[in-house]
Formats: sequence, C-alpha cells, structure tokens
Amino acid sequence: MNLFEAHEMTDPAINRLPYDGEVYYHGVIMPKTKADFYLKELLENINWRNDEAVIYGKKIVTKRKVAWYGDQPFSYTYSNTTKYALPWTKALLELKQTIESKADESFNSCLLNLYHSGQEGMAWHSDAETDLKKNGAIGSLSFGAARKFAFKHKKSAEKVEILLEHGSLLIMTGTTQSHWLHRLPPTKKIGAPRVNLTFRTIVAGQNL
Ligand SMILES: O=C(O)CCC(=O)C(=O)O
Ligand SMILES: [Fe+2]
Repeated sequence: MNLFEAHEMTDPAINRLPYDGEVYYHGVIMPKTKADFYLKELLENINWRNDEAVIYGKKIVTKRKVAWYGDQPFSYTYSNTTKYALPWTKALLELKQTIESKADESFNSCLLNLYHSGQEGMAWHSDAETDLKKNGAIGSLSFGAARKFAFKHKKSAEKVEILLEHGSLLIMTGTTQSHWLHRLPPTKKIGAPRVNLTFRTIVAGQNL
C-alpha cells in the first residue's frame, strides 16, 4: 500500500457509503498509550451489565455487556426492557469532548458495549430508537481488539465494511440509519476484548 492509499483509507472527509447516508471513518485519533489507558479505565470503571431482552416472550441474557450514560437519566427502551442513563464518569466526559471537537457535533448520551471476545457480536440493526434525534450524528469510539464493522443497504443489500481499530472514531450521520443496517460480525479469530462507545443525541426532555 502506498502513502496515498494509506491516507485515503482514514481520510475523515471521505463518505464510506455510496448513497443514502454518510459514514466517516477518522481512523485512530489518539496515541496508543492513551487508547490503552482508556480501554483499561472503561473495563474497570464502567457499570457493565449483561443485556436482557424479551424475544418471542422468552427472556434472554446476552453474553455481551452494556452500559448507558448521559446528561440526564434518559430512559432507553428496547426489547421490552427500560434502562436509565447513569451520570457521566470523568473518562466518558473527556472522550465525549474529544469526539465532539473532532466531529463538530454535540452528544448527550452514550451506549457502551463490551464484547469479551470475537465470539460476541451484534446482529443487523439500525439505531433508530424514537427518542434519538432524527438524522443526528452518532459518534462511535472503539478500544481493544480491531473488529470488522459492516453496513448493508435495506433495499439494494449493497455492503460496505470498515475495520474499527483501537482508539478509532467512526461517525454515522445524515440518513444512514433510515437506509442502512449495520452489524458487528462475530469471528473465531479474535480472543481479546473490545469496548465500543456510541455517543448519541436524545431529544431533550422527551423521555425523562
Ligand atoms: O460495537 C459496535 O461497533 C457497534 C455497536 C452498535 O451498533 C450499537 O450499539 O448500536
Ligand atoms: Fe448500532
């Protein structure tokens, strides 16, 4: 790979989607020592919980762990369970400020996912909860094992894949959630954990 290609692969100005949405991969946005620090900090100090869902009337508990933080105790309902956002930790506020300046966007909440190994992933979905700001930006920070992230167009089924590296930032915005699904495919090749933070904007006051 020549230098031009290397640059092009993480040029945050390049929209990775061919149509119907906007996805910008900023690549690694912090030194490795800093990313290592945040990975450890988040693994140790986030209030990780197994995700519960009710599917076909049956309660299931996922292996993946989740957490939900925000400016206010926003409620978040999906698969028949409701959770309330916890107040920001110092580390989360620092990360929020870092990506707000990189992305020129502001966020008021964050959903965190902990995948203990490549065996854990997330199935095809779009982030279209009713309380999310319509066409608002979602800032996705990744720490730990580099994992493949995939988009699939809802009509054409066209696919786009991006490798999300340790300390990297991905921005999804515009009409992306209306027209594209995304997923984190499981893989047997990875044994190390990964932490992902998706910073979001909840429409203020709507769900207190
Ligand atoms: O782990 C990821 O990179 C994506 C997580 C995700 O799609 C979500 O939390 O909605
Ligand atoms: Fe998502």
